[in-house]
Amino acid sequence: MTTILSPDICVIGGGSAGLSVAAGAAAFGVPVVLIERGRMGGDCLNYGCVPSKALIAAARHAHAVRKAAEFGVMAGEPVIDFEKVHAHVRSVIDAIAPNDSVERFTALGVRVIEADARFVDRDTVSAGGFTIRARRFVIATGSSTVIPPIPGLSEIDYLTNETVFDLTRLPEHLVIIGAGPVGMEMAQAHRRLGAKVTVVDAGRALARQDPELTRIVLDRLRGEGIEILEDTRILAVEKTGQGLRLHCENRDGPLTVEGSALLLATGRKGNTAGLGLETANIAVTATGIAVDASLRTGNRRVYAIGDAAGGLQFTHAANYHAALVLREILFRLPARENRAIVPRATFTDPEIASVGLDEDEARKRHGTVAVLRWPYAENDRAQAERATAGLIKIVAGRRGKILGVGIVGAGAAEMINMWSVLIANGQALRHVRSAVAPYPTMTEIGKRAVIAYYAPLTRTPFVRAVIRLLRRFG
Ligand SMILES: Cc1cc2nc3c(=O)[nH]c(=O)nc-3n(C[C@H](O)[C@H](O)[C@H](O)COP(=O)(O)OP(=O)(O)OC[C@H]3O[C@@H](n4cnc5c(N)ncnc54)[C@H](O)[C@@H]3O)c2cc1C
Ligand SMILES: NC(=O)c1ccc[n+]([C@@H]2O[C@H](COP(=O)([O-])OP(=O)(O)OC[C@H]3O[C@@H](n4cnc5c(N)ncnc54)[C@H](O)[C@@H]3O)[C@@H](O)[C@H]2O)c1
Repeated sequence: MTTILSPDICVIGGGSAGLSVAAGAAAFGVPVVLIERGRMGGDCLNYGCVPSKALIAAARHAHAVRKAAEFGVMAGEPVIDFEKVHAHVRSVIDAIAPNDSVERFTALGVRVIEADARFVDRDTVSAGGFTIRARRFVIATGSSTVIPPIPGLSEIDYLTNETVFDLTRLPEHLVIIGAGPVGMEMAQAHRRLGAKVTVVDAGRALARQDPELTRIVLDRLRGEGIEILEDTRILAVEKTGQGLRLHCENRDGPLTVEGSALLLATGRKGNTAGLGLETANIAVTATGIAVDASLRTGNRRVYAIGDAAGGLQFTHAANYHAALVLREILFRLPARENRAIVPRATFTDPEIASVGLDEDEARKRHGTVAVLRWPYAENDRAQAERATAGLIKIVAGRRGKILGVGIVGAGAAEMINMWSVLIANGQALRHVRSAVAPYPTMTEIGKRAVIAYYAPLTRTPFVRAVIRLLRRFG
């Protein structure tokens, strides 16, 4: 016997995207059903942002102990108790989990079904003995690691983001395939906690970010002892007595990489299998569910958001998508995704963060642009903290309109926030010039870069003539 439910909105997936839609709809008193087959909170809480940032925090403490002598504080090599590091990561997840729990969402007024969902026709979803006929459906099923077709891989007990945070013993030598944000964040965290780490990528490391910024991060990572092999093809992988061996080739010829554990950080693909999407007339692309700019699928009743839509794969992008579809569903207001206002951040040390267009994109779209830079080394606070590696790079168009900003350096992900606000509101360099930044903070690098934009004004004959004229009045 199945129970038929007819809510206004049926959300499939209880990760960042789905939970935001459900909580938002419930706040307006709209009947909403949320279906989750695994852990509430999805990847971000259980297998992504939260455990990775908790591990990175532990690693930062280990690094700070090693670096303490530079400040005159003598500590020596830290002793890492990896079981306790693991317990710390778990306890951070446990502290946040109640916010995403079935109990909390039920109390908010959301009907939560803990089951696997699938479409049985264009307008109906079936899950755990329920038949749901909703006015609108929102698919928020997230993404999973792409498993590359490398010969021998199926014989190896490889790790992914779903298993790496379960380790209670530090791998002696962690080999990571994929030098994107996941690979690089995990590489640095494990290295700082005492593992040997080798990263292999078929292309360039951190390829989605401006190379001028990533160079600074890659120099640091290599300086900390991480081996990063770029433009290296992996031909096969085999099991060895101690772990595994990768057979690779690059421009220098064939090479092998040996390690004790293998982590795949090879990119993400939207979770679409088993959802019955063909039945519901919903198309799938190579990266996820096909959507238009308002995040609608080919079936007008159905939206796809967050990682499942295969575009921007960040928790804050998932939350942004949720707000857009709620606007359309609840208020019938048109909503269009604007990727230019969504910041991107990678939490290596130094961090890289950016928003809007990078220099290349800005030149292609706007022709002549101004590019402003200011180094951390010229910032007093960065000097005090001995965090002088990094820079801000601002790209501005006509009348100083801010088109894009990239920051590499300490606190970059926090600092990008201000620029996100400016870009989302179409603001210009003069809005930064007229603001006052507290001293001494690293945020000042932005203001200094902007002042550099106006510096040529001080040398123009007209401005100097005006000053001379005004002088005459006393
Ligand atoms: C290691 C790592 C670190 C990351 N760090 C960051 C970071 O620092 N900052 C950041 O912004 N982003 C980060 N991300 C990305 C971020 O985790 C994702 O963008 C975000 O979790 C996407 O949210 P979502 O709701 O779309 O998907 P998910 O969080 O994956 O949620 C999808 C949910 O749908 C459920 N589901 C799937 N299919 C079905 C079905 N058929 N029926 C019912 N339920 C289903 C799943 O069980 C899952 O709980 C990181 C990712 C990884 C892997
Ligand atoms: N700080 C953050 O906000 C954060 C952190 C982690 C992840 N994320 C999100 O997760 C997404 C996925 O990150 P990711 O690092 O898994 O993916 P990615 O697509 O950014 O990088 C994957 C890398 O793996 C390489 N690769 C793939 N197959 C390979 C093979 N067979 N051999 C060698 N190299 C191979 C690719 O060349 C690429 O450089 C990111 O785009 C980001 O949106 C965000």
